[in-house]
Order: sequence, then structure tokens, then C-alpha cells
Amino acid sequence: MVKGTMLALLWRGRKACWSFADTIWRCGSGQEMGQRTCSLLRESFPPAMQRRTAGGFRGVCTSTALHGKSRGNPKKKNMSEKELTRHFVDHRRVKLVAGSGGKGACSFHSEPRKEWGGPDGGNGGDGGSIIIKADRFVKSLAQVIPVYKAEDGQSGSSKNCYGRNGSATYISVPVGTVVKEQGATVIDLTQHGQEYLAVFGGAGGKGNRFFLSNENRAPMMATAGMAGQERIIQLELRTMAHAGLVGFPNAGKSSLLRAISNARPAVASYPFTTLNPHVGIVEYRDHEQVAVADIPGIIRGAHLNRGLGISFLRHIERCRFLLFVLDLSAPEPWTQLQDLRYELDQYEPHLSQRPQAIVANKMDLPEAREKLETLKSHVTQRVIPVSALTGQNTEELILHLRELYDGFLQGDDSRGVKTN
Ligand SMILES: Nc1nc2c(ncn2[C@@H]2O[C@H](COP(=O)(O)OP(=O)(O)OP(=O)(O)O)[C@@H](O)[C@H]2O)c(=O)[nH]1
Ligand SMILES: [Mg+2]
Repeated sequence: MVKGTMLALLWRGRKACWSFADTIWRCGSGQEMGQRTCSLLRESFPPAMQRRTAGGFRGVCTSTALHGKSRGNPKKKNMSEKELTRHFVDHRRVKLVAGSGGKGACSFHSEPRKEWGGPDGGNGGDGGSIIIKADRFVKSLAQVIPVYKAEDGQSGSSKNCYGRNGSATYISVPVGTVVKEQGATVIDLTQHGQEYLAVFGGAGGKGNRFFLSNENRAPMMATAGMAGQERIIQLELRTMAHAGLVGFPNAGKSSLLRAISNARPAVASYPFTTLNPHVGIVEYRDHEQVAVADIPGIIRGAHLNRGLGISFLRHIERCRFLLFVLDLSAPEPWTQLQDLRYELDQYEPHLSQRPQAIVANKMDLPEAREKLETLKSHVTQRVIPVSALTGQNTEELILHLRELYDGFLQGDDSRGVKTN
């Protein structure tokens, strides 16, 4: 029984315990063995643990303590914005080649006393197709490779055996991916699980059994499988979010997203900290969720490729409403608003006309408080003064976000449009 207990201890112990497992196994039974084992185990612990077990060895507790560290969930490492840029890809050009069909077989059945058993060549299997599938757990197109070749069908064989069909190849893409061919949109994958069969596999060839007829009792013909379809397509990711944060660099967009949602985009005091879109979810008590996208900063002349350009505006193209984030500590923040609107319209006419609110950020700074009234006099839209840093008045912003969201839902209901 003592031997059994020792073995149980060793099983739960660490690698270090194995070195003296042999020793314990060979020990005699009784108290002497128990003491010897205790001292051996105690010596194998780190000094701190040795001190703790000096009073008396308790096998069960020790094994737990030894494993304590390895059992704990390792904390997920936050990726820096630079690392994220390497992992975040929002467009890809992909060549798709479906599988070819397998060859049909040409063979004749033959067995004792049945020498001319007739043709028995089976058909080839069909080539595999390639299917593009939207998956909400995929966040970027980074894992999409430049060329996909689906599996070919297997050839048919004698005894009427058909070749196996090539299995379909699935390409998982984020929800919101647009499939384009020569610049024209083919399909927009906006639902989780939505599939698009991009290229069909070639049909399998026919075996000579297929050509058996009254006229031809011994067909020698079998056909090769057809080649699979080939296609070059472009995949373009357009982030799916209800609201988009638009502003100059350093306006505090990322800080604001951190303040109102669960997202953790990088925040720093230098411009263009954000290089990729981040989506945060604002949760309400009734479990309604509003997705908010933070995108890189826009500067005057961005449509002429200044700063980071405006190509990333594709990520707010789908947003139903916009939040213009202004840094009220900057001189004349209302000019920022005009510039932002101009740049948005350069990307897509009337993009700046979407339902919107103006978020006056950095209200914790004295210079910002002075400019609030002047800003209000310059604009007709609602201005929400907040401080993303201190969290001041973010509730008003969250509530207004909900109003905009409800308005958008009602608008869609009245038009009978189903949206995501
Ligand atoms: N005092 C004060 N500072 C703020 C506030 N919000 C943001 N900041 C600071 O402003 C700087 C820029 O903040 P970000 O959130 O990175 O700004 P951003 O608009 O995301 O900038 P880009 O990603 O470069 O476009 C950081 O140093 C923040 O700490 C605020 O409400 N008050
Ligand atoms: Mg940012």
C-alpha cells in the first residue's frame, strides 16, 4: 500500500521526481522507506519549498504546489501595433485552381469460365472545388496564400471502381470580405458562415464501362478528366462596424475606443500610432452591442497620399454613423472638422453626410474648455464634450451612440432591409 502511495505521488510529481523513482521503487516497505522518500523529495525542491516542507512532508500539497505554476493560464501577450501590422492584411490577390477530374479506366472483366466478362473500367472522380467562407473568428487576410490548388479526383479502376472525388478546399476569410474580379465586385461576404464557390473542380473522365452499348459490346474508349476552373480574384476586407471614429492623428480616437469599449488599441503621444483598424464592442444593459471602429488618423491632403493616405477609409465605408473626434486642445479645432469632411468626400462622395456626432476630446485640459463654446457656434451637429483620458462624460457619448444605433435600426425596419 505504501508503495502504491509513493507511485501516486511520483505520477503527479515533476520531471525531477523521475530521477529517483527507481530508488524509491527499490526501497523496502515501512517507516524507513517513507522517511527516505520524504528526504529525497524535499532535497529536489527549490530552497523556499524545502523550508516549507521541513516540518513534515505532505505529498499531495507538494505536488499541487509544484504544478501550480504550470497549471496557471499563461497571460495572452498583447501584440504591438508594429507586430499587428505584419499580421493585419486587408487585401490579397489570389490565384485559384480547382482540382482536375480523374481519368476513366479501360479494363475488361475476366475470370475462370467467364473469359469475356465485358468492360469494367470505372469513372474518374471529380476534382475538388475551392470555396471561400466567411468566418467571424478570422480577423485578417494574412493567412490567405497567393495560390490555392484543390485536390484532383482519383482515376477510376477495374471492377467498376470509381475514383474518389477530390475534397473541396476552404479559404477562411473575415466577415466583411469583398471578392472582386478585375475590379468588379463578385460577392460581399457579410454573414458568418456565408460561402462562395469560387472555382468548380473538373468532372471525372468516363471509364470504358460507360460506353458499353448494343452496338459496341467491347468499348476500348475511356476519357480523361476535365481540368478544374482557374481564376484570379482579389479579396478586400472592409471592416464591419456600426460606428467609425474619424479624426486627426493624436486626437484621442484610440483612447476613446479604450474608454468606451473592450478594445485595447495602442495609445501614444506621437501621430499615426494606429496603423490598422481596431473594432471595439460597446455593450449595453439590454445586451445590445454596437461595434465601433478606430482607424488611422487622417490629415489634410490625405487623398493625395499624405500621411497614411485614405485607402484605409474602406474600413469605415460600411459604418452607418460617424464620430468625428476633435482634439480641443489644438488651435482652431473646427478647421480639423472641415478637413476631415473634405477628405472623406474625396474617398466617396457624401461619405461625410452619414449620421454623425462630434466628439470634443481632451476636455480635461483648460485650453480645451475655452474652445468648446466657439466650436459649438461653428457647427450645427451635436457636440459631445468628453475626456478619453479621465473618462469624463463618456456616458453621454455611449448613450448618444445608442440613439444613433436605434435610429439606424428603425430606418432599416421601415425600409424592410435586413442588415447585419
Ligand atoms: N489630456 C488628455 N490627453 C488625451 C486624451 N485623450 C487622448 N489623450 C492623449 O493623446 C495622445 C494621443 O492619443 P491616441 O488615443 O493615441 O490618439 P489617436 O487619435 O488614436 O492617434 P493616432 O492613432 O495617431 O491617429 C496620447 O498621449 C493620449 O494619452 C484626453 O482626453 N485628455
Ligand atoms: Mg490611435
